[in-house]
Amino acid sequence: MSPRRPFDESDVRLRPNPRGSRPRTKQRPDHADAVSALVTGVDRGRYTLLVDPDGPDEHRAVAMKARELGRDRVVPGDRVDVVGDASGDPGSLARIVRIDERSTVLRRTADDTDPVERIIVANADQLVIVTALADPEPRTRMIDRCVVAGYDAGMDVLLCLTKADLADPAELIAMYAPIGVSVVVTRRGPAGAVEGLDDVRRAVAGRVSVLVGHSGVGKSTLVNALVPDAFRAVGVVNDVTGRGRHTSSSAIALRLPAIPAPDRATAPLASGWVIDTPGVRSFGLAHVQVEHLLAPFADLAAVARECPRGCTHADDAPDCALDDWVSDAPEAQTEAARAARLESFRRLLASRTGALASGEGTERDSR
Ligand SMILES: Nc1nc2c(ncn2[C@@H]2O[C@H](COP(=O)(O)OP(=O)(O)OP(=O)(O)O)[C@@H](O)[C@H]2O)c(=O)[nH]1
Ligand SMILES: [Zn+2]
Repeated sequence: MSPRRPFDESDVRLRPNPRGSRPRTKQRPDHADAVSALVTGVDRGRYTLLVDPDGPDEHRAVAMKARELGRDRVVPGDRVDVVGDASGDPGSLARIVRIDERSTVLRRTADDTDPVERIIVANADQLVIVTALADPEPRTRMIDRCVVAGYDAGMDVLLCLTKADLADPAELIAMYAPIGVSVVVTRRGPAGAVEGLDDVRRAVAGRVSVLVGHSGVGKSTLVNALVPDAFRAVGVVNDVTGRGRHTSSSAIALRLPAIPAPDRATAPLASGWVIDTPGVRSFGLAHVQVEHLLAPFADLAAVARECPRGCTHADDAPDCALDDWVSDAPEAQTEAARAARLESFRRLLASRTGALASGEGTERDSR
């Protein structure tokens, strides 16, 4: 039932675009001398790149967008082709001439200042929703909306519950585990260190994970623990505190350290990436298609094939086959389980609507 599957090297690049449209690679002048790179950050029209990622010539460089890309956005996680001076030497500036086709895109919500749902991260395969169990209180409506955004984008969803030293995670685990969301829990231990990190490390190993979470939930604490020295490595350190923290409001991709193989004799396991999204608190759901939401619920998706054409599968949908599936259950116990499952799905379905009225749809985004 869970959309999770094992990761392999080709996964991120070769997975078909779940949105089934918008191939991003357009016919462009042939740049035979182009090199490939991964976009790790964007700041005021300057793109930080990892050229030849995982290859023999891997190094950092800075680039601008070539004029020929026009208004196409380039975002962290994008695989791009660059020409010009991609040496990364001080003062060098390469040019991004092509954006590879994206396996997934995550969009932030539209808001009053910008009515467009802009892409903020590309090619991530897992959305990590960081939520504190207390201080601040968890908001399940917000979590639901993030789950919807992740599923719609074709990503697996991991819920990371922090501050379990302050409140019991049982209720939230019970709420999200049945809808295919993996859950990990962290807490502050008696000595002050964060506990539970090994579970988080395993859950993000070898994958490209986008981290989202409201201010104060402990996301920075988590990122700093997962990627020691991450912010120093990308050159963003708070001058005053010296702590790793970046103030830019756009997303930034950080490479995870490789984790040793369980037997410690073979090569370390694939490291993976986490993409932090400071200031992004809500996602554009206006474009979400019901089929994308239904897909992670394989049992429901099979039943829904019997629905009338154009069925919304919502509470008030006439003749929705999902309602029959519940009432036709052979036993009371099965009926209760099916009802709970349908209710979870409909809860997600409903969370798409009323987004802007809820007041949750504000966040900042730098171009
Ligand atoms: N009790 C408890 N406190 C924690 C835990 N994790 C983080 N904190 C504290 O929660 C506060 C917020 O943590 P941050 O990591 O700064 O949170 P953030 O989500 O990055 O929020 P911003 O820094 O505002 O973006 C800090 O005071 C942390 O020390 C935890 O597991 N338990
Ligand atoms: Zn239906």
